[in-house]
Amino acid sequence: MSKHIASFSNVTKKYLGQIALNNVSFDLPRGKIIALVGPNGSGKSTILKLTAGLVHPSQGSVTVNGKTAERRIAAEVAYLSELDVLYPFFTVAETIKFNAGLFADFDEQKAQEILSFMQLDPNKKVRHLSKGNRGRLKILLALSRRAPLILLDEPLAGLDPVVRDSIIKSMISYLNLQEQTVFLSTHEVSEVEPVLDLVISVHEGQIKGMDEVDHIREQYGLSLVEWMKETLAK
Ligand SMILES: Nc1ncnc2c1ncn2[C@@H]1O[C@H](COP(=O)(O)OP(=O)(O)OP(=O)(O)O)[C@@H](O)[C@H]1O
Repeated sequence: MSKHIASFSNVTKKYLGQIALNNVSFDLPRGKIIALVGPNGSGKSTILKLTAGLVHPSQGSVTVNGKTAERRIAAEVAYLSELDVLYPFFTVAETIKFNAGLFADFDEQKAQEILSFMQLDPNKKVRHLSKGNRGRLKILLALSRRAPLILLDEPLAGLDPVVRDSIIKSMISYLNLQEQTVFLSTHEVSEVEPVLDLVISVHEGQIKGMDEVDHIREQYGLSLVEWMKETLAK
C-alpha cells in the first residue's frame, strides 16, 4: 500500500492558457479529514477535480493510492461535486439504488442508516426536495461509498446552519477513518474546524500553508480563520 493516499508532484494546471494551479506539490496522509481553504478562484475545485481524475495536469503528476489519477480511478474515489448533479425525476430511494448500481463499493446498509439520521423521505422525488435536503442526499451518496478517498467540493455551500450541522455530524458518525480519508474544500472554515485534522491554504494557484489543526491551535494559538488570513498575507 502506498504511504500517502494522494500526492501532487509539481502540478501546474492551465485552462485555455490561463494558470489555475502553479507548480503545486503536497502529500495527503491516510485516515485524516483534510480541508482546502482559500478565496474564490484560488484553485480548490481544480485540486479536487485533478485528484478525482476528472481533469488532467498540464504539467506534473497526481497519484491516488499509488495510481495516476485519471478517469479509471473513479471507482476508488467518491467525489461530491459542487454542482447539483442529482436526477430530478428519481425519488430519494431510486437515487440510492441507482448509485448502488453504479459503484461496487456502495454500502446500501450505511445509506439506509444515513437516510434515517438525515430524516430524508425515501419516497420524495429529488425535484421536490429543498436545497438543504438535496445537500444531505449528496453527502449521503458520498459517505455510503467504501472508497479509500472521499472528495467533497463545498459540501456546506448555500446550506442553512441546521443542515450544515447535520452534514458535519454525519461525517463524524459515518466515516471509517481506519480505511478512508476525506479531502474537502470549504469557505465555512470555523464550522468544519472541530472535525479537521489537517488544513491546506491555497491562494492564486499556490499552496500558502499546510499544517495540522491541533498544531495551529497549540503552537501558534490561532484559530483556523486567523491562520488562514496569515498564510494568505504571505
Ligand atoms: N473549466 C474552466 N475553464 C476556464 N477556467 C477555469 C475553469 N475552471 C476553473 N477555471 C479558473 O481556474 C481558477 C481556479 O478555479 P477553481 O474553481 O479551482 O477555484 P476555487 O478555489 O474552487 O473557487 P471557488 O471558491 O469560487 O469555488 C479560476 O481563475 C477559474 O476562473
